Amino acid sequence: MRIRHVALHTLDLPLVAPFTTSFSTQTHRRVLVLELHADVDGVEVVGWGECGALTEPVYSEEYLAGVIDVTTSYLLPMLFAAQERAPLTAETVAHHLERIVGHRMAKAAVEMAVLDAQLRAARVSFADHLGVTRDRVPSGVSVGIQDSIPQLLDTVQGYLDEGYVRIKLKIKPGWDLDPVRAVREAHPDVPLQVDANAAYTLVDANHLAKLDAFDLLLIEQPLAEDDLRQHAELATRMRTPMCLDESVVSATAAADAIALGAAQVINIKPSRVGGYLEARRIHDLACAHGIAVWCGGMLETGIGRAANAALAGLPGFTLPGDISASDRFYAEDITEPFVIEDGHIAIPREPGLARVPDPDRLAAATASSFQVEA
Ligand SMILES: CSCC[C@@H](NC(=O)CCC(=O)O)C(=O)O
Ligand SMILES: [Mg+2]
Repeated sequence: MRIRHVALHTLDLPLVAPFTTSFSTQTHRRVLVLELHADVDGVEVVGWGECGALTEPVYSEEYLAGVIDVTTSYLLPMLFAAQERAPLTAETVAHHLERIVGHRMAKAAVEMAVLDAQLRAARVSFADHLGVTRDRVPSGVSVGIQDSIPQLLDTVQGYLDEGYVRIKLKIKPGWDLDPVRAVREAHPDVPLQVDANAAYTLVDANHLAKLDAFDLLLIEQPLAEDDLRQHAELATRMRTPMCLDESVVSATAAADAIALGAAQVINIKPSRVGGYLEARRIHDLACAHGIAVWCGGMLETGIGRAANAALAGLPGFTLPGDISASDRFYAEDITEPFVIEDGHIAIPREPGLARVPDPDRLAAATASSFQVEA
């Protein structure tokens, strides 16, 4: 493949409702979308990538403006130079970029666009490329912190009415035992889990252990991203399986977490780990250790949602992921929307791994856009 040019579109998408976690309340999603124009064996093809980084560095250390800068200042120039030496493939992108430390979400978006272009040119779907045989995946939903427990119960009921098969509740100190108890009492049999986004410390261990009373599937990232040993200690203090999100930034980090007993379950987010190829490696590693994985979300548009649905079709993804319908967050997706049907999301089988954005919807959602020439 030879990249010709790459357009960087910053989209500003209003959320259908505020989304509150332990670290922020979002009413909009500003998201970077890459539109990569390449020549693959004489065929002009466009690949799409989406970056999971938030506007502010509050989920992880990456943030939108930083991603744009590192992508235009380093990542793309490095790939343009690499393709002068040998044809570029998705499988070599990480190697070409490894001199740049970190910046995994930025790297993931670039690799995603290259992989999408490569698969489109080969007329292969990402699901077929992965060897996924399932045609749909179960759809879980992430429920933000609400203003009151009655409002939480109404919100949860609404999602259950839409068919979601698993409920994930955001928690934080002061909003944990009571809301979880209320949802469990209202829905004794619903698959239920919580996500703290690193809001607690080991001092809270005895308090968090009270969550064991609610038969949760898992507790996600209760402690800080760097607290692998502390998560292992907390795991000995709770019956609820320990799940990591922010801590698992690579297959190496996943191996350390598993070896330390810090994770009995792993939330795989391709953006967080540097791309879909690394995500596949983490899936394979976890499977080899008997560790369940599920696919997390970063409020993706249909571009990334398509790729996540295909990834979640792999056999080790045995727990419902945060792969909700497009209208969970967006009144109108920039792509053909994903809809929940009988509690599931269909795995796309069109060529490529991204779902192509509608040009008019992309333009309407674009706050700023510029192009980088090879
Ligand atoms: C802005 S919060 C994004 C990170 C969060 N993501 C979700 O809760 C799922 C969001 C989604 O369904 O895309 C997580 O920590 O798992
Ligand atoms: Mg999480």
